[in-house]
Amino acid sequence: MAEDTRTEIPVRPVLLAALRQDQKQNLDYELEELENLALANRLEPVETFIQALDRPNPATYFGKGKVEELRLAVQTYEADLIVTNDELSPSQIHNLEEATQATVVDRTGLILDIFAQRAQTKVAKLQVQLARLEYQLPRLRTSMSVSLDQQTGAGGGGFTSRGAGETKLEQSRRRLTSEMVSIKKELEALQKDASTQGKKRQESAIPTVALVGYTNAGKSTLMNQLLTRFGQGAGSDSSKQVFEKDMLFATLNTTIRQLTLSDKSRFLLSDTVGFVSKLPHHLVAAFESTLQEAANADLLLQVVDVSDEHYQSMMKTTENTLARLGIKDKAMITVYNKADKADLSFPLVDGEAAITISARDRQSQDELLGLVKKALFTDRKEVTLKVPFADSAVVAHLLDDHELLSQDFDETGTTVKLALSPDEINRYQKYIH
Ligand SMILES: Nc1nc2c(ncn2[C@@H]2O[C@H](COP(=O)(O)OP(=O)(O)OP(=O)(O)O)[C@@H](O)[C@H]2O)c(=O)[nH]1
Ligand SMILES: [Mg+2]
Repeated sequence: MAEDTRTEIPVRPVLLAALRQDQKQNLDYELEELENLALANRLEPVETFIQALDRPNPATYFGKGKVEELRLAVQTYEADLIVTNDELSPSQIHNLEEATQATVVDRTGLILDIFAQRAQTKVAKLQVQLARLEYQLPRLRTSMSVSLDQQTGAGGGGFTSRGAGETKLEQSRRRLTSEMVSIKKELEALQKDASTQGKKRQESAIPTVALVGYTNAGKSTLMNQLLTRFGQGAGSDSSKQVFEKDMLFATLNTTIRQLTLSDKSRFLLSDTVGFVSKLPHHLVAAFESTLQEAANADLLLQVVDVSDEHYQSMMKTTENTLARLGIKDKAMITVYNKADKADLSFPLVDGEAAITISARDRQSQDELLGLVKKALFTDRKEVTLKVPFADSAVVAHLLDDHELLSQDFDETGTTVKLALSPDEINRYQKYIH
């Protein structure tokens, strides 16, 4: 398989090609996304070809006329790469490559390449490699079939070590499969540690909030802003910040941090990989454990870049991706971000589950946190507890993460007013007045 040679070349002209199969399809959005994916791979789209066809041509995906146009454009632009909007079958890729004399890559291939470049942590690297191998496995035929035909034509290669009837293709398949098995093992071992941490967190009963949404929406920016103000060692330690940048898939690994608000209420906030439409299913599968943070969260914050004209399609993409991950019926606040860029007024709260903000605006952050608190701690009730001095440790413990609403003493003990959850009310029943 060709390694990442493509990514080392700074800018390379490419042709984009798409089929319009359905009038309802938002092809504009899909093509803008494809263009961004290409740019993120340092490819420069020079022309886009669209063909309206009810169903793809079984042999070459595009119809004859469009294939000819592509062939000519390959020569005109001296482009040797065609990026297709959808996944083609291995034989379609092969035939189209033959007809146009260019390499054909699809959207999935682009996404996998970007992920491969961005992966930093060991887990992310292994996850991406696994997804790439799974993607390559059924496509081996494309590059192998040529040499395979030549081989049989020449009466076989003559490798005596080769098993009876085992072709080069089968050997490659076997190599990929065994590599996949060993990556899976390594990942399982690494993730065992992570899941014990997850369990610990669940036991600690601190509610969790997960940032989700389309790539580049501003999830990491929001996380950093909140960390600076409410993270552990807030304002001092910039090394705890997560990576934010104006590019696709800046974040691949999941980061979880605890926030402690001024009223002492606490929750864990997680930032994770962003979504894109048609996120390759291999990638979703490979990142499933990373994305579990969202599945386990008590509350989702869907961050939306409201300054992008396609923001509604992006929201749909996020919803579809969550559904694919089996995440549904979860409490969610929609955070329309980048209002400054969109020239909308902010902060603007719309009910209990929607807010328009600008991530770096303090007032926006406060309003958003107000909604988060309402969603997380809505079932808390104000109660008065009378705790004898002998049990004063209980009060100290409660004051760790509860705001003291009022306090009084007499000769028998302390009387405190706090807002407690139904669970806590149960637990501390004997002190409740
Ligand atoms: N104008 C403006 N830009 C913002 C705002 N929030 C984030 N950005 C910018 O948007 C870009 C992407 O921000 P990130 O926080 O990295 O986005 P993300 O959602 O974490 O992206 P992925 O990790 O790729 O999923 C950065 O250049 C940010 O500076 C905002 O409220 N207003
Ligand atoms: Mg990010």
